[in-house]
Amino acid sequence: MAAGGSASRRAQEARRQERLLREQWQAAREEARRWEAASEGERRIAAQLLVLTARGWRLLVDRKWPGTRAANVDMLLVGPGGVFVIDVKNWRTAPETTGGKLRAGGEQRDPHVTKLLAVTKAAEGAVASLGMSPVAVQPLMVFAGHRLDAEVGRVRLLGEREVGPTLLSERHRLRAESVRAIADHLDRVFPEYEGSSVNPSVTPSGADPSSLAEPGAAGKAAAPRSEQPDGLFDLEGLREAAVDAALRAPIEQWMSFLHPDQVALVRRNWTGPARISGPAGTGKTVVGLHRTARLARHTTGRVLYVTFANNLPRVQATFLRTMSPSVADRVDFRSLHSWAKEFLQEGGIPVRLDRGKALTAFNLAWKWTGRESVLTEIDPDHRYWKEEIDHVIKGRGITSFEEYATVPRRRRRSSLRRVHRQAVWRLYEAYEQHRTERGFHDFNDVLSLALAEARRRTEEGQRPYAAVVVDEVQDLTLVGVQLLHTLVGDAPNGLLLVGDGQQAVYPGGFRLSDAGIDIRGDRGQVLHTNYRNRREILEAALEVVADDTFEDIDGLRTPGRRNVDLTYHDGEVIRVVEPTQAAHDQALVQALHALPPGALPDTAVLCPSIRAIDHYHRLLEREGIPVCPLDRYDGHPVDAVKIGSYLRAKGLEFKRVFLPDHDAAVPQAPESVSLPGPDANRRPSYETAMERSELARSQLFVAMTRARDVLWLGSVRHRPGCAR
Ligand SMILES: Nc1ncnc2c1ncn2[C@@H]1O[C@H](COP(=O)(O)OP(=O)(O)OP(=O)(O)O)[C@@H](O)[C@H]1O
Repeated sequence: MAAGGSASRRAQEARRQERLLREQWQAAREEARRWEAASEGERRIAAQLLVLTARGWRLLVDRKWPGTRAANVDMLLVGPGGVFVIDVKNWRTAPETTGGKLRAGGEQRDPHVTKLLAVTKAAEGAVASLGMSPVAVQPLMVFAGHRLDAEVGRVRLLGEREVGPTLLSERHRLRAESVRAIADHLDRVFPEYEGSSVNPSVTPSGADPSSLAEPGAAGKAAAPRSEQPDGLFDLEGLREAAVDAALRAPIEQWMSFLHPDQVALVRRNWTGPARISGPAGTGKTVVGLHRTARLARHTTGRVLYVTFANNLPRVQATFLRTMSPSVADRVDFRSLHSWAKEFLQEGGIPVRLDRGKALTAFNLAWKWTGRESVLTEIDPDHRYWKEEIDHVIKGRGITSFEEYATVPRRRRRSSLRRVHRQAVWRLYEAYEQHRTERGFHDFNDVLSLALAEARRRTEEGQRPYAAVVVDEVQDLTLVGVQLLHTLVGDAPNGLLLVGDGQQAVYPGGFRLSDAGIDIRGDRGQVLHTNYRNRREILEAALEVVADDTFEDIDGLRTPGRRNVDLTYHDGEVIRVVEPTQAAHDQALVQALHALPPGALPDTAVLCPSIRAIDHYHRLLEREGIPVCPLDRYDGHPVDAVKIGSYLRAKGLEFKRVFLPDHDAAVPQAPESVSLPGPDANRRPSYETAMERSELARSQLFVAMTRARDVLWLGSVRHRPGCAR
């Protein structure tokens, strides 16, 4: 979130920070003066890092590099901004970076980079063995006596003036407990360097036996090349960074700790397409994001991170930027359709996407060929048949009746005889005729066009991405998955599919084998430990889908009540049943008003329909409760209750979730399914009614499992049907 606050608050904070910094800086300079072996430039660097230690950072100095006989690590710095492996350089000549290489005085200095990367790898290993994601570890080279801010590969190069302000303004990734745990662990893994002649707790490396230091600088006695007046050296830069950090609203905390099994998945080399599945809250997305960061860091190409929903990529992009800012610009976070549209436009292929016209075309086709057809025996609701066209016919890229006549209609419960399929086909043809006459596209057309274009470009040898990560893959259509697969083919570490069939919230489906994707051996991984939901909340959610066996994209059927290992207990499920809508809404408002201060950013009100969202949005605004629609949420904290649909909440999580009137959209028995408008007196078949209520239960399950600590379930008693 952007720094905010009034000008006077800013000025006041600036003055406070300045006072504090003066004191911290004086103390740090005193301490750094005692580092006799260091040059003046190195002392100034040390003083800046010591200022950081007064602000929650831990500095480990002159450490032994484990696994080597005598090599050392200059500094390890652990703080809210992450873990930094620091190599301090005291070079006479200014460092330069050209063509991704480090040079100084006309000479190649790449061995220094290689050494720092190697020691960083050791630090990553140590951090990973603790169960934390290695992406939080960053190599940093700091140059005494020089000004600079550059990068060579993943190594950041900073001058002595730049290091303090840069680290101080790093976004916060680690909580205080994490900083402590990591620093303690690194302290053990990288023991004090015995050969050091200096006080290892405060002194930068003065004697590096495996030194790659510039000849002539080894004695550390070189005169400082940029004499600075003692005292308030670069206090200005530090002050600005400190003020900004103090005013910045707390960012959404993102998980840096991973279980060692998850770390293994982040780092694993897969020889072809891979898949990570597992029940809700088991860390699939976290692993997917950490792996994305790692892939971006270790490949030269771009990485595409795709989901079906529009808002999720925005949120995930923010998380990745927080977690691993240096690679963020190498990853494209996109919803599948917006990416496909851009991809076509880049290739000069015109796209005339028009949702409104598509709806009109379908309604006309239904009027001409559907409404009086045999289809109404199965389901009189035209939406069921629109889904059939969208998810089964066009979603699978079917273009001939022969193909449709025999295709397995995955996750559709109604069994269609040939005569029904013929009727569906007539409906499809009428729709397509109208669409092509009017010259517009629907969402499925965009994906089919993009698939054809991707195949064409692949044949020409064009590969725009080194890797593609797909989150919530169960929501995609077959054509969507084929498109993403085409982009990277079966390349090693190319395609990663992340998802959970139990959370499928759209009709229809596909199997990986239909898409020609072969996931074998260790390339199919299942996570089992839920790290999000408190036990009581997960129990309540599983109760809703307990009887709904589901088929995942690998074709396996799984019972609704799955075995999940739980990490948290003591959650709260609050059930509120009121006799009238007004009393129910009043109870919701009271509960929201009763939240403790600061609770709004972690609270969501989720609804099954647009109409319900509008209703509760207005209600909350009337009651003076700040509201942020999920459509606009981008992963930065906002001091408002989030509001949105069950579908928009996919992949997200909140400490408290309120589901007003939660059972109204979930008919208990198929007989109680009622259709809207003129079809109100006509009943769908048992199978399609079952399918509908199953889908509604899946959606409710997704909404319930967004809650970490508190789940509020509101009901109005007079309504027909209720959730389990
Ligand atoms: N090893 C871990 N230790 C502690 N918390 C973890 C761990 N792994 C994941 N988490 C946390 O668990 C929560 C759920 O993770 P995530 O959103 O990645 O799960 P998911 O499987 O993608 O969920 P869903 O399918 O329901 O969207 C997040 O808050 C995440 O930070």
